[in-house]
Amino acid sequence: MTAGADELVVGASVEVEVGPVAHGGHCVARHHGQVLFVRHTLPGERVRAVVTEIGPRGRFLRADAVEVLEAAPGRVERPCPWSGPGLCGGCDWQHVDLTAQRALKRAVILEQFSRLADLDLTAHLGREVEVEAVPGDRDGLGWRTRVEFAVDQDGRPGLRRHRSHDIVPVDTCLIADPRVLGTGVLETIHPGSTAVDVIVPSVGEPVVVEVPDGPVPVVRERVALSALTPPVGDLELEVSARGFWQVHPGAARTFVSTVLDWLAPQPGERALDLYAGVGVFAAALARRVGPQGMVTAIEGDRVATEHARDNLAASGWVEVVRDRVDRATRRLVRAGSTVDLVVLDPPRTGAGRQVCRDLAALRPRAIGYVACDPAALARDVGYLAEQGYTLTDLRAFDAFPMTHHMELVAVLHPTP
Ligand SMILES: C[S@@+](CC[C@H](N)C(=O)[O-])C[C@H]1O[C@@H](n2cnc3c(N)ncnc32)[C@H](O)[C@@H]1O
Repeated sequence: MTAGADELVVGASVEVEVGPVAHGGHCVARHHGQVLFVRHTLPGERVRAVVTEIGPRGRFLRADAVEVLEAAPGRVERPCPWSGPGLCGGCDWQHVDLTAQRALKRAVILEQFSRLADLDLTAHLGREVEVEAVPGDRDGLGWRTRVEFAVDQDGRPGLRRHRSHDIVPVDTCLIADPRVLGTGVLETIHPGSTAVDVIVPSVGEPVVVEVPDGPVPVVRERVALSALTPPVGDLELEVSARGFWQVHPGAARTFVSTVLDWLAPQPGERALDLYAGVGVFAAALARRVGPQGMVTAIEGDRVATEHARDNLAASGWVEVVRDRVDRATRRLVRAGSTVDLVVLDPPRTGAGRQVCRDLAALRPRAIGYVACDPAALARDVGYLAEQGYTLTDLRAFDAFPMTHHMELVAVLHPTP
């Protein structure tokens, strides 16, 4: 179907010049005043795009580039046969070389900070922000230590189409750690399973969990910090096989060591670890502040809290609180508490205005913020700026190569 000049409908095909990258794994194009978010393309390309979805109130359209008329530098052959228009939705940038992928992520970060924190990040930090490879990453493939395969009605394992519940049966996943496929998960699915999770922990053997009925074991993860931060040493933590853990094998130690470097916790200090999961930041902070200090880890999930309690049991100066962060921080402020340091690692939605206000009221000398969404981080940096805290450093990591996702670590200090 070829579209008329004005009304584009789902299935319409148009030729467009592709503009800048936008947050979410697509680029912006315009057609007779309408905004299209086009996947599978690059800024500067000319493509034929097919409309896949009309956004709310028709304010924008989503589209897939199905034919490249003029390619931009950085375009490569997709290494994965399951990636592309209408196929697996797991990766956004398989058609882009790694250096160009990181440049796209950098552009997204700069744009989000400009829009949501009113901050020219380059001018503010006095340097360019680069999106760094996570140490140990080789070619952006084979890094994913946790994969959830869906199972279709015929019992075939696969991955979801973009923005869809449809399942694309696959025979490989190139971003998965090769040990994921080594479990034989794509060949043997038990009848009745709706999904199957494969977890490759850093300690012990890979684990396969059939959803909904398979047992969910506990796995162990080692965070090798000794070479990076000698006073901390390696951490080893238990985590439910389906619980939260950073999926790139180099990620946890990179983020923990970055936070420790910036916060420089001192013996005797009091620290908060918010959205603590199974307590990886709390464990590192506990070793630095020592028994004269105090660490409070706050986590909402029951299972994660139980694991955090086990992981931190040997450090009597750590308290693990199961609660929502907004409620727990409100309580601390009402009690007139103060702390020396805060680490927060919220989910994609970020911390929000009230939590940021309460963090500032606790008067920490530094805040370490670990974020998986540059938009939420930028917004919260804006809220913290209103409360007298300034962004003093930021690093961005390509913890999810081939996808549009990334991880950022930021540090804020009281505004002088
Ligand atoms: C991105 S994970 C970080 C976990 C941990 N810091 C780590 O690095 O392994 C976010 C955690 O926040 C928890 N969480 C989400 N919303 C929460 C809330 N409102 N209050 C408390 N915990 C929350 C989730 O259960 C999850 O464990």
